[in-house]
Amino acid sequence: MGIEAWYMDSSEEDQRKPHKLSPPRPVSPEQLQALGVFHWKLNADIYETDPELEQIRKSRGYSYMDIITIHKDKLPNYEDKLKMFYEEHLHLDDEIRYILEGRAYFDIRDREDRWIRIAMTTGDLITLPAGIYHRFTLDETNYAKAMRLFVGEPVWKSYNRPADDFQIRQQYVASLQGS
Ligand SMILES: CSCCC(=O)/C(O)=C/O
Ligand SMILES: [Fe+2]
Repeated sequence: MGIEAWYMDSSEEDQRKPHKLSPPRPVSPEQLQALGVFHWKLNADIYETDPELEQIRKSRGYSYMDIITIHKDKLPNYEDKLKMFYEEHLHLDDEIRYILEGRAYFDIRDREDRWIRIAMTTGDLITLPAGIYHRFTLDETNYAKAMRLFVGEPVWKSYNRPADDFQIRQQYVASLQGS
């Protein structure tokens, strides 16, 4: 099953709203893949023993994992963190997230610098490539529990835009040529 994604409108309204264009402009899984974004749909009810998750982790070297609960009563410095997650940024490594409960949005930039919104619901595992500009927000339900995966020791540092001089950014942009 694919993941739902669409081009965003430019309204300044609440970030938690869907922000679909009218008429909507959906983005296909193939278009996401061309930007380096990959998705799996898993059974989050069995995440602790899921052989499919194990297989993905093994084959891709996702040795590290932890779980983050994004809710005002559970996450220390909730408001500050949400603000930080919604600042446009990049990382030096892939961002790999698996939604175990609840819902959220990842927004990514396409080649022409337009925002694409990716709707993450329970069971969605996504990888965003190192160097892609992106941001994250809860939706109007204000709750998500997510597994964070990483190759080796995690590095959480994010670099807010502009970060165009980073080698990883240049590598990412170069990887889009011809794809
Ligand atoms: C779903 S985990 C919180 C978001 C995050 O870590 C990040 O880097 C968003 O881009
Ligand atoms: Fe990020």
